[in-house]
Amino acid sequence: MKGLPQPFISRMSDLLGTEYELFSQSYENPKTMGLRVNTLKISAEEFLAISPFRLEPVPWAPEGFYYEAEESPGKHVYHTAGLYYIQEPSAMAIAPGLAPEPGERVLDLCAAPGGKTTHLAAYMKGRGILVANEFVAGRAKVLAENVERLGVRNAVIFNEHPAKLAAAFPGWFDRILVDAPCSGEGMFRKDPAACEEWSLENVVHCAIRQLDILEEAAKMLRPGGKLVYSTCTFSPEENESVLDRFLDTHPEFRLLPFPNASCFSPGRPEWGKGRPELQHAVRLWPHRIRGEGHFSALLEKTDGAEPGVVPLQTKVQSEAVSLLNAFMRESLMEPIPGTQLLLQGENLYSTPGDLPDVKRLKWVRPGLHLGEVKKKRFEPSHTLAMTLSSKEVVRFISLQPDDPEVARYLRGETLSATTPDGWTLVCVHQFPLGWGKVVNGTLKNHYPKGLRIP
Ligand SMILES: C[S@@+](CC[C@H](N)C(=O)[O-])C[C@H]1O[C@@H](n2cnc3c(N)ncnc32)[C@H](O)[C@@H]1O
Repeated sequence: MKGLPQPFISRMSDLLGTEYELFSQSYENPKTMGLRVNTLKISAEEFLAISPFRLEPVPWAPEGFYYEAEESPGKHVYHTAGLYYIQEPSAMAIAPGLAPEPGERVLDLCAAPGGKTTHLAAYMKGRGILVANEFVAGRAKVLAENVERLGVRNAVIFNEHPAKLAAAFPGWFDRILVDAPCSGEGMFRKDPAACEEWSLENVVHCAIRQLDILEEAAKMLRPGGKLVYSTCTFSPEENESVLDRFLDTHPEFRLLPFPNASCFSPGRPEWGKGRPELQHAVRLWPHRIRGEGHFSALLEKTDGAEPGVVPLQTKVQSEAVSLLNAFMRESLMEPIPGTQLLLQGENLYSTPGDLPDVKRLKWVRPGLHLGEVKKKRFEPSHTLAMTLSSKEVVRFISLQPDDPEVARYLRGETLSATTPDGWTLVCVHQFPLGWGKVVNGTLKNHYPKGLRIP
C-alpha cells in the first residue's frame, strides 16, 4: 500500500523485527469484508439458507462471515430489515470477549456507529439493560439508527462525556466495553483518511484520552464486574502501556485470559513495563488473521463500592397509557413487555425500570421509542416496527425480497392491501421493513421520510 507514514513504518519495523516483512506485505492485500448475522432476528443457519451472498465463516464469531468484494450486502433489503450488520471481521472478536448475559446491566461507553453495541445486544437477547453512549453528537444519531434497524429493544442511548455518565452510574454495571477512540492503525486499508491523519503526536494524544476514558469506566463497574478495553490500533502506547498505567493505580483490577485467545496473538508485556499478565490480552494482526487488526483485553474488578443510585421515577398521563393499550390490543398479538413508560413531549418510551435518574444527562433515546401520542391517537414508531416480526402483529404484508412492491414501499409509495383496516407491518418474509396503515384496501406508507430510497 502506498502512502504509509514513514515514522509508522520505522516504528512497526523496530517492534516486529523479522516479522515486519509479513506485516508490511499485508498492506498489498485488499481489505477484508464481513457481515455479522443479527441473531436478535434470525439464526446464522436460517440466514445461510436464504442468503444470496457467498459467505465464509469468521473463526472467532459463529454469526460472522466474510463476503467477497463484488457483493454489496449493504444494498440488499435484508440489510434494510436488520438481518445483519456490516462489520470488519476483527471487530467481531470484541463482544464475545465481554459476553454479556441476558438480564445484565451493560455499558458500551464509546459506541458509535454501533457494531459492537448491536453485537452485545445479540448476546443479551433483549433482556437486561444496554446503555450505549457516544460522545460525538452526529455519531450518536448514526448509533441510534443502527440500534433501531437491528431491532434492539433494551437499549438506552446517551450522547455524553464519560465523566458525566460516571457520576450518574457509580458501580452500576455488570459489564463495560471501552472500545476507545484511537489512532486507527488497523484502519489504514479500510479507510485511507486514517492513514493520512496518523501522526506520532496523535498516538500520544489518543493514549492520554484512552486512560481518561478507562478511569471513568472503572468507576461505573460493580465489584466482580468485567470490562473489555479494545482499540483498532497497533501502537503499544495505546494498548499495553494504557493498561500498565491503569493497573499501576488500580490494584482492584486484574487481567483475565481473553476468550478465543487461540485464534489470536498474545499481548506484548515487553512493549509495556513487562507485566506478565499482559500476555492475556490479544493482538489481531492483519498478517496473521483474516481481518484488519485490533487489540483487546479483559479485566475484572475484584473490589469496590456497591452502587447507591436513585432510580428514575416517571409519571405518564392515563390518556397516553390508554391510547397505547388500545393500539396494542388492536395491532399486537401480545402487549410489549416493558417496565416503565416515559412521555417526552409527544414521544412515548418504554424505559428499563431500574434505570437511575438520568434526567440531567443528554440522551438520544431513554429506552424503546414506542411511538407518538397525538391528539387522541397513538402512532407507533418505526423503532417499534423494527423490533417486531410478522408473528407478533395482527396485520402484516409479507413480501419476497425481489417483489417490486418492496422497492415501492421503500420509496414511500402507497400499496394496495387485502388486509383489514389498521396498522399493518410491511415485511420481507417475516422480517419488518416498517409500518403502513390500511384504509379500505389502500396501505398508506409510514416508512420514515429520512430513510426512503428515491
Ligand atoms: C473506535 S470508535 C467506536 C466504534 C464502535 N465501538 C463500533 O464498534 O461501532 C470510538 C468512538 O469513541 C468516540 N469518542 C471520541 N472521543 C471520545 C471521548 N472523549 N470519550 C468517549 N468516546 C469518545 C468516537 O466518536 C468514536 O465513535
